[in-house]
Amino acid sequence: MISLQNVKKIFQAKSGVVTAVDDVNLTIHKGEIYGIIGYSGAGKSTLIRMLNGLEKPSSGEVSVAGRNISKIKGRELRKARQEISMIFQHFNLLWSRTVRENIAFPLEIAGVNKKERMKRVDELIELVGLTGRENAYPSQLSGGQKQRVGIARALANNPKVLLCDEATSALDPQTTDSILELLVDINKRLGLTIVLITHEMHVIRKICHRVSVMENGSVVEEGNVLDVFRKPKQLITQKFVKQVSEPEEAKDSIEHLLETYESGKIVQLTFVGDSAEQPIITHLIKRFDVDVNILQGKVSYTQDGPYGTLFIHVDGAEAQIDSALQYIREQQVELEVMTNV
Ligand SMILES: Nc1ncnc2c1ncn2[C@@H]1O[C@H](COP(=O)(O)OP(=O)(O)OP(=O)(O)O)[C@@H](O)[C@H]1O
Repeated sequence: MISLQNVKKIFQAKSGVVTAVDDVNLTIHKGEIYGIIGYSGAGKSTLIRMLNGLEKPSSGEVSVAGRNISKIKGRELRKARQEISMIFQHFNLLWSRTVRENIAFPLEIAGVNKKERMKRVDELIELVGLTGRENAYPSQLSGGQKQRVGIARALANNPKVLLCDEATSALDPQTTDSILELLVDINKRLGLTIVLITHEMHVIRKICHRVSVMENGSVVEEGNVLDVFRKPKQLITQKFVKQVSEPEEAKDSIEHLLETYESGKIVQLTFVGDSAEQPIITHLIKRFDVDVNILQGKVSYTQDGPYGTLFIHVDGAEAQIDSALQYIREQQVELEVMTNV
């Protein structure tokens, strides 16, 4: 559905030449929710803007839904943009128009007649859960409702691709989750391909099938979300994964626990997919002569299954502890011994 080949974007800034996107190669499949994560300045916005022709690559090719976006112009580009719509962090709504009028706007531009327009707007209002708010103005809506209008407007002309530019960054965590759920729902119902950029791993974890990590204009890591969570290779990816996998207070309390326990071992277990749902701790206690103390844990859910970390303290005779840890490793659970105490 989307392919980027050797895509580079160079800006001539006052301070000199900036390579915002540096030789990026990507393939995004039809019906996929694809995430691009990176810190501010990594090149995400520039990359996503090249997907709908708002920026032209300095070199390389961008192809979306069978069209070479980097080459087309004028009417052809405008037509392509109807198939590649976008939602934004600050919603970009028309403040003097009601919900209904905002959603109708792209249909007016596309020349859809009034009767069909009204019918389509009604469908969209229902799809995004705004029934009852049709005649409100954006200033009368909550952040989440404003983004729902943004989504309805973006879907008006039945696009093939929806681009999301930090679409939940201005929302509180609960509203973020409800918008992410709406995006998953739309992806499933309409088979829409969704590409999103974000600096929050929570967003990737919650809805994406695959992810690219960007740093200094380059894609430094790519893969299925669950695989990236299981074995993040780059330091930057490890930092992003920690945002969602480790309990926030983990570091402090592990230091405290290391002082508390005078024997045994503290280990961090990382469960991915099916292994997150097995009663490994129960098996451990039954099979080995060890005491197991659960210290902290957190399970998160991705589109491809659960992912979790658990800190435990295992105590007993050394040989028993070693056998128990060996058993855990054999269950396809990643294991890291925090220290020997
Ligand atoms: N029009 C422009 N002219 C000059 N430099 C630019 C332009 N647009 C982006 N850049 C530079 O390109 C680099 C990548 O910017 P970009 O906005 O794509 O990153 P980002 O990952 O989206 O970060 P943010 O989330 O802060 O927007 C930055 O160094 C930025 O200053």
